[in-house]
Amino acid sequence: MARRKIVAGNWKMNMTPSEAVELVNTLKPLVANEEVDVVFCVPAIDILPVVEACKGTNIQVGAENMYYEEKGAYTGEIAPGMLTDAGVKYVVLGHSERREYFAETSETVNKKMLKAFEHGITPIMCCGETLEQREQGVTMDFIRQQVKVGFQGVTADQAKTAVIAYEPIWAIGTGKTATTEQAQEVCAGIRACIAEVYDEATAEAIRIQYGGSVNAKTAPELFAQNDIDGGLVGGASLKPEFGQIVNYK
Ligand SMILES: O=C(CO)COP(=O)(O)O
Repeated sequence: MARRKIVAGNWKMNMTPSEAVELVNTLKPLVANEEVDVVFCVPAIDILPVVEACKGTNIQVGAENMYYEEKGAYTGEIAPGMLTDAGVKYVVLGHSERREYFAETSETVNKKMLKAFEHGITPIMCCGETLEQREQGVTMDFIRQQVKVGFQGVTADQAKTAVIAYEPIWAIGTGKTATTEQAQEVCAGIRACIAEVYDEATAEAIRIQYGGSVNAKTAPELFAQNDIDGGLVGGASLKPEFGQIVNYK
């Protein structure tokens, strides 16, 4: 069975709550495509107003991060139960910006993955190499490691529902999209890694997105690749252009 495409916006640290509602109202009619899963991953403070503004639409709301404990003395963190109670269905985990600026490791990402599944939140687990790693020819080794550690202890049934976002770090926010061939090659490699860790059925079911300077021009060709099941979109998710990306066909 063909995998359903999933196009998610990652707003990053943009949009105040009132701006967020305005943006949702602008994008709502533009992303009304029932054939694609549409997700807005938004800053924590925007979650409640965005969930409210998305009621009755095809848009699902995601968080950009989450902590792996249930509750307690973790000042500044957000618990999985808080997200589900607010109406969150997805969570971005292990984005390269969190790995780089907030010391996230594949081990902490793994703890968050397990917690997300426990709470019925679908993780969008990010992975991707630096330019240096690509030039050294270690891209796939590095990504396989990120995936293997990230999925430790995750069951095959859980993994089937997960989303992996392949985001080459050198393509994020740089306007430098990976070529379709580069993106397809790594996404296929990630699927092969899932088949090795689990089985063919899990590899066939799991959805793998490409992220990194996706725009209305590059989306159609990228999303048409065998192993690319949609995109994780940064900058362009804050603009009406996101509607064209969702309606890439
Ligand atoms: O990091 C990204 C999405 O998570 C990609 O961001 P850009 O689309 O702005 O390059």
